[in-house]
Amino acid sequence: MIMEGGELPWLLVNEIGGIRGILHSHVPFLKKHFHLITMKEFLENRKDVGKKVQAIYLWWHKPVIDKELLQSLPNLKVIANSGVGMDHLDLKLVASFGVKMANAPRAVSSSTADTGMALLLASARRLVEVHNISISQSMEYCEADILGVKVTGATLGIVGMGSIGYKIALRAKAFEMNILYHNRTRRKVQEEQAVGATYCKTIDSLLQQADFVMLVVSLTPQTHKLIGKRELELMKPTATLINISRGAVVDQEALVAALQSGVIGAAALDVTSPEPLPRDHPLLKLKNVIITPHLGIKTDKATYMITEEAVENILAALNGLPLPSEVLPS
Ligand SMILES: O=C(O)C(=O)CO
Repeated sequence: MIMEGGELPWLLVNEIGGIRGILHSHVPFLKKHFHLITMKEFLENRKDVGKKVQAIYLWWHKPVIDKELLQSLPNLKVIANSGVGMDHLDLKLVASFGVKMANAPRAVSSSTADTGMALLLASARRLVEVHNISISQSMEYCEADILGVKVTGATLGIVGMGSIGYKIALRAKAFEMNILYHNRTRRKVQEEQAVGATYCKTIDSLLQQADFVMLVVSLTPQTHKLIGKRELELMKPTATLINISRGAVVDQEALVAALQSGVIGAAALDVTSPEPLPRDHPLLKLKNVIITPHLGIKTDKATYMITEEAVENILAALNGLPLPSEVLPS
């Protein structure tokens, strides 16, 4: 889209390259469609630049969108997010400025489902611990040090059966797992049958039966601390909790206590609160815990697809067309 005077629309991004900056490899593609402006450049000349910005590309929650920023961007039309979760945005505030919002569900689901399965397998087969044994000088271990949990035939409970949850079920089916799920709305029977998943009306019955519980819900006021002391106590003492959703879906203090006292067997966490955890956090000291730094979708292809999806949404908004993945405040 070319604006009046032959200028490309201005797109605000956090930074390029470094931590929380959009990847260098995406820049040529973005530059085909937009004039890119970084937060640093914007802050240096807020008054002149602010009027020109029509879109923001939020890369891993940055820049932070607050009232002050929105007030300095009078021509802002759209904010595109580089993921599916929108819990870092005040949707009502953004909408009150007449700004549209979009996320990137198509790009996200497969790679995030892969992350969930990678954590499940790594935790079950104690990959981090055995890697450390393998690289230690002595290579001495007893069988108990490397004995894992059998995944084939085990019961997986998926909490949140949106597109990521469903892709996890597809993968788990290939591992011959017994699949349970809990979701606000039940999936169609054909969809359940296609992956061999059984609906649990209550989360409690899922927690009681599962060997692996995978959290895939969005963070909302309803899912905040969805898993607390009571829920952990419902789980089997041998069960593993896998969280690829958001740290705040779990009561982290209750989780530490449950892992320390053997209320549950293990945890594999791609998300924590905060991220990263402070160096002295008890979760970092437990042998039965694996932590990854919000890997989520982070694969070469998926991150690029996210940028493509963001561009599609931004161009639609700037052309007054429906956004392919618009997110509305609830
Ligand atoms: O898409 C998201 O919001 C993610 O956090 C993926 O990890």
